[in-house]
Amino acid sequence: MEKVLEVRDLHVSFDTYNGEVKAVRGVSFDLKKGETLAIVGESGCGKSVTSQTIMRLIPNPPGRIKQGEILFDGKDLTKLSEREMEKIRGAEIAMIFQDPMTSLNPTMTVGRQITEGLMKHQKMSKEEAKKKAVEMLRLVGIPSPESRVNQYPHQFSGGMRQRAMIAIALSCAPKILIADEPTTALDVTIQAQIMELMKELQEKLNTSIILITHDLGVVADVADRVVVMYAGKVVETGTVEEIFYRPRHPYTWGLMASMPRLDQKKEQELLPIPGSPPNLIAPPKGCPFAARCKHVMKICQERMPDVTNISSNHQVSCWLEHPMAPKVEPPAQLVEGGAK
Ligand SMILES: Nc1ncnc2c1ncn2[C@@H]1O[C@H](COP(=O)(O)OP(=O)(O)OP(=O)(O)O)[C@@H](O)[C@H]1O
Repeated sequence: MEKVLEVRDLHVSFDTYNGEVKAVRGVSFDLKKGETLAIVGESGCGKSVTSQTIMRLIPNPPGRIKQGEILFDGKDLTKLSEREMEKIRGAEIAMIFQDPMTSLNPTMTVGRQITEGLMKHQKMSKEEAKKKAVEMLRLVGIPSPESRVNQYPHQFSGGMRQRAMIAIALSCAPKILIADEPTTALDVTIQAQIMELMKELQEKLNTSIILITHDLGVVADVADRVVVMYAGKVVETGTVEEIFYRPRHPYTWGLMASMPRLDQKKEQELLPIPGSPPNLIAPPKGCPFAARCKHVMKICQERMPDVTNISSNHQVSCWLEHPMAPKVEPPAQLVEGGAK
């Protein structure tokens, strides 16, 4: 599949009073045409800095691209002038954020925020752009788009604002949409609708999406491939199936282990292991995976001192019971008595 973006050995740092913060340390991945690539990893691992660097939104100073290339359409985005970036931002690469109010202009009607982009980037006439704005609002499921187009963002509900932001982002048919936690601030039911909408629009418009999220359920639902980041680095890249069912890196195992459990009650029944550090918790009484679970604990303690706590390791085992889990055995090293 054709690559639309290549990030190569990207290093981004911030100068702070306490010294240099190396937020992104040698990140490489590519994005293929029409795919959804999820970037996952714990808070502070560098997901947002990576995406903002692609858009060249990192405040400089204190931020700096120290090394690396971001190849898009035959150009290295790290080398472009601000003027050249302005032509790409919004038109060819668009971004949506967790809080629409950070990207919607509160002083402009939603319609005008769409028409401005269309007139600037696609050289549409005002009339054409107005028609397209109504069409875009209809496409993202905003009721009565003919009147809503003249309203300001504060007159929209949270879910509608998110839809409006998607409409603005997609109105110029960008090649790439970067979505940074686009649904985190929304109710669960609206979250699902928005993700479904993005997927539908992606199929219609053949946009490639970089999706930054903490929600592994969303990743499983909509992503094609996943980049797992830890402490500013990519630790593993693979298809959803590979990452969820056959993770290779111990950190990915830990992350998968953090998936919400089906049976939250079990969580409450977890007991401290006598003599263990306070954050270590035993598997619940009668857990059919207890033996394997102990082994998982041991492996994880050895390999993932940073992310280990028995509660989440227990979830590795319980995860195998999850409907999304593979109908295969876990890797040999995680099976009782298996190879280490
Ligand atoms: N403007 C800034 N000045 C100094 N440090 C920064 C700045 N922006 C980000 N950082 C640091 O860069 C690192 C990566 O931050 P980033 O926002 O990319 O994390 P993240 O993985 O997106 O986290 P989250 O999931 O919580 O949004 C963090 O250590 C953060 O404190």
